[in-house]
Amino acid sequence: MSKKRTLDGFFKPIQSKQYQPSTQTPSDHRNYPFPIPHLPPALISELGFAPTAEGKVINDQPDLDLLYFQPYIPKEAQRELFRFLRANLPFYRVQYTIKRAGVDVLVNTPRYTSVFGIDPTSIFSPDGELLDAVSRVPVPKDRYMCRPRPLPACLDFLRTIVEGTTKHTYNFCLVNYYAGGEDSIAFHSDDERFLGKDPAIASLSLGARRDFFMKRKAALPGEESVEAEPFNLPLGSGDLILMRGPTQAKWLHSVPKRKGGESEKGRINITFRRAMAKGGTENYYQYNVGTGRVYRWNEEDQKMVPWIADPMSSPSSAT
Ligand SMILES: O=C(O)CCC(=O)C(=O)O
Ligand SMILES: [Fe+2]
Repeated sequence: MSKKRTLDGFFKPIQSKQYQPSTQTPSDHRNYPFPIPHLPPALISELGFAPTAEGKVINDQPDLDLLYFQPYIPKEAQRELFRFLRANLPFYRVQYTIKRAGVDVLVNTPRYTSVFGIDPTSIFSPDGELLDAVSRVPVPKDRYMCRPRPLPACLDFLRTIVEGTTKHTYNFCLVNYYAGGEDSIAFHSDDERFLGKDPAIASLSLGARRDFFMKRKAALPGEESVEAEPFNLPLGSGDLILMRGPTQAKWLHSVPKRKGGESEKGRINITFRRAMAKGGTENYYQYNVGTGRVYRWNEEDQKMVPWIADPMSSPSSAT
């Protein structure tokens, strides 16, 4: 039998030569606006009990394959984890332009977003420098237009437990914060080419319960239309849903706007994904970090406020 080297194996980084977020000191990196602390030890031990229950397979409709943990995060940890992540992660309110009928239209992303991770063509060195995954030399300045950054320890820990449960591996962590019922995500599928065929996407919800609608994509011209019922999974704090198999290719999902009620308490959604190519890095940073200002949760005002760098603290030399 010939020893076939898969593309994945080729890019597989050598564990010991890579950036490992410290669990002792706050995670820091030149592309973080501020250091991000690690989860408190008590919370880490509570999270050790995840998943709280067995996942329920939802595959009773054509090309739908979900694994639903309701909840995944133990009750005692849900609130603290939500508050910790809301308080300690940098968020963005991304604007971008799209062409509609030949005209540039400005789009305001209707929620706070953030992203961490890198595609497998590059790795972070132990001190946070971006290296080519194969040659191990620093990547040319023009490889990325964006400024990639590694997962901080708090998100890397969640990635590890979610990987253990879902049996898939992830190299990106996207974070959404829905501050209230006006914040939303429109119907879409996460089916970009850089994710490869039938990507597995693990989605963890914390905070306010929000409706998560799913509906089958319309048949393409020439394609036979398939009967499928749209449905709603009202995702509560601590719930984990794994979308896998043909789900992204054939179904759309959304979190619609809502009036008042629980939505106003805020909701965090974290998705873990595996991008296979450089285009994934570019796309994720463009749409989840962008070029605008940074926001950080203000406990006193109970809202996200533009973050202003402390002029007394020199630019972080640690990575
Ligand atoms: O907030 C959610 O539950 C869904 C988020 C989502 O679909 C996405 O980030 O692609
Ligand atoms: Fe999505």
